Amino acid sequence: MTQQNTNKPLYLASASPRRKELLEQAQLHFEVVNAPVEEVALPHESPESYVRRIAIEKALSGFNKVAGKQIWVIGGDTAVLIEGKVLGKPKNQADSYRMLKHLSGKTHSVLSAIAVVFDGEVFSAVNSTDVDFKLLSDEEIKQYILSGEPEGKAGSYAIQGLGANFITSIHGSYSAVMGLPLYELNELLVQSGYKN
Ligand SMILES: Cc1cn([C@H]2C[C@H](O)[C@@H](COP(=O)(O)OP(=O)(O)OP(=O)(O)O)O2)c(=O)[nH]c1=O
Repeated sequence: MTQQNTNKPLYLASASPRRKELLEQAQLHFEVVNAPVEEVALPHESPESYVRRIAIEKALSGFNKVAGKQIWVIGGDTAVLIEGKVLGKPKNQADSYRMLKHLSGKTHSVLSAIAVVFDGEVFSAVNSTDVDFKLLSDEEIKQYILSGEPEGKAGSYAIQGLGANFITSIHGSYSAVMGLPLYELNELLVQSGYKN
């Protein structure tokens, strides 16, 4: 059986309440470190490479901020991919409207990257999960935006909230869509020596 090493120093480099909640679900003992990074894609960077790089940068930024020895730091990044276009967090309500209109009645992928840094060494993984959306009326989109939920969420929706009303099915990982792929995280914690 896999043993959890609760005495080892573990940090989550994230301001996302969803990532904190998911780590708590995994019964990990950790501290949060706030170490934001600039989230801008490089020219010709694939969506997968982009989310992986940002997750790694977040973990490294947290690692440098804590500046400790023998510590594990987790970073994550989540983006929505539809018809070759990457949707991040909305800038405003008009942006949310555009995103939800684009997702309506279609299948998109959620790319969720996870990185673990242990003493400067980087371990990373990317989960891709397909999400099917029902056709949304303008009224539904407007009401949803008024709920405030789209704010701060990649693609302007939350699977863990009212956004679940729009999802007919998912093919992959629920935790990854919500912001942190727990299966992959567990694997990386074993690979990096946090867990046996
Ligand atoms: C698709 C989807 C995304 N999200 C959220 C998870 C992430 O918080 C956010 C994507 O933005 P991210 O840039 O990945 O993360 P963040 O800025 O919120 O937090 P940090 O960089 O400090 O770790 O979207 C949901 O909560 N539910 C969903 O269904």
